[in-house]
Amino acid sequence: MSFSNLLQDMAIRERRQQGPATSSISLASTADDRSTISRARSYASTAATSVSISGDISSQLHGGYHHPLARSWQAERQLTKSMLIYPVFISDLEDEESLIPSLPGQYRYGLNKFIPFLETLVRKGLRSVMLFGVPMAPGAKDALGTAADDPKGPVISAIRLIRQRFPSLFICTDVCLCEYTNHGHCGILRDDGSLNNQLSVDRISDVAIAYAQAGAHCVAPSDMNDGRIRAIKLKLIEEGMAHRTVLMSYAAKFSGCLYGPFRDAAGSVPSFGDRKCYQLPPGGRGLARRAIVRDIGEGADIIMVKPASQYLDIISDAKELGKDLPVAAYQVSGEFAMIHAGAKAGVFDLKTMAFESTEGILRAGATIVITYFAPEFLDWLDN
Ligand SMILES: NCC(=O)CCC(=O)O
Ligand SMILES: [Zn+2]
Ligand SMILES: [Zn+2]
Repeated sequence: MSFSNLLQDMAIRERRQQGPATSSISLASTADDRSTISRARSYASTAATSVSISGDISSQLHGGYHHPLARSWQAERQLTKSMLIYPVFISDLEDEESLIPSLPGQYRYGLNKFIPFLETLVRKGLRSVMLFGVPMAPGAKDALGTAADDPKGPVISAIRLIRQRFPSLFICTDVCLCEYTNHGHCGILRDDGSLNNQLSVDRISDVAIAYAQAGAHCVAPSDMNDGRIRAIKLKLIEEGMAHRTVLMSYAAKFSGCLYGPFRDAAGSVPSFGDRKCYQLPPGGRGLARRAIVRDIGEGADIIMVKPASQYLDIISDAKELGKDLPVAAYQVSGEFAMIHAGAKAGVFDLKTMAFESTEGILRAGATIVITYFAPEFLDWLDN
């Protein structure tokens, strides 16, 4: 019997108040054993006491988080301004400034209005935006989503202007066709209304290249067509832009009812059917894991999970599967609207809930948060 086993054994007996562990002595046959036992016996009363104290020691947790600073130390990671990406809606009408009713406090901006708005945020420490183009001019949409990479269209014009005016701002571009197609789906359709994957991937990778060429730092395809990450990566390499362009994959984008306000904002409600055959089914954890592994293999630089709070297990899966990649989480329009609605109904305080939801997202494994709360967080993080 080893010294530590013996000690443990004796301590247990002592605690049971069965007196000294005499029976162990009978196990000792050599002189060595006997000396071990005598050392053990003299230590036994101390050991027994320390076992009973250690029960009390481990029950004391409050001391570790009594002070606000000590509380902050309990988090593996804390929200900082550089983790935030702010999604913004850019209209093709230059002077547009219209409140999006279902997305509290968010506007569709034409470039003339957007730049002054952005200036305030950059001054407060905003580091990154995600651009969504909103073609509002009549006749702007067609079956191929031609407006998506129109050199005079909202996204490409915004990229050029932002690069000029705010050179330190990191520009992400959502790459999809749904805002630009007259049918509102995320690609090019076959006659039967299903997505033609190959044509869609060709078209979407062209759009990504056009955004990167205009100066976007990051292209983020959200269309969910199979093989688009590989196609975009190959074209970026071919065009000599792979070394300076982050490829962020909406790897695990789930279909569901949380995108409603976004579709109001971007005018991208499908004119028929839904997106259930290309976005992931909400229960499909295994499918999400396969999509994450696939997109890492196809050359994604960042994995995104979307929506965020309803899919924390997927964020944690993404962190596990893509140990060496940053994980981004998109707190989508429906999550944002829900938090606002809850606060308005007096269920909770808006700021407290905004932080709590974000803390959950970070705890699950994300280090990048795409959120409509970004402007508020810039203020809140200063206080
Ligand atoms: N590609 C972006 C979306 O599909 C929706 C995001 C949102 O609901 O905020
Ligand atoms: Zn889309
Ligand atoms: Zn989308």
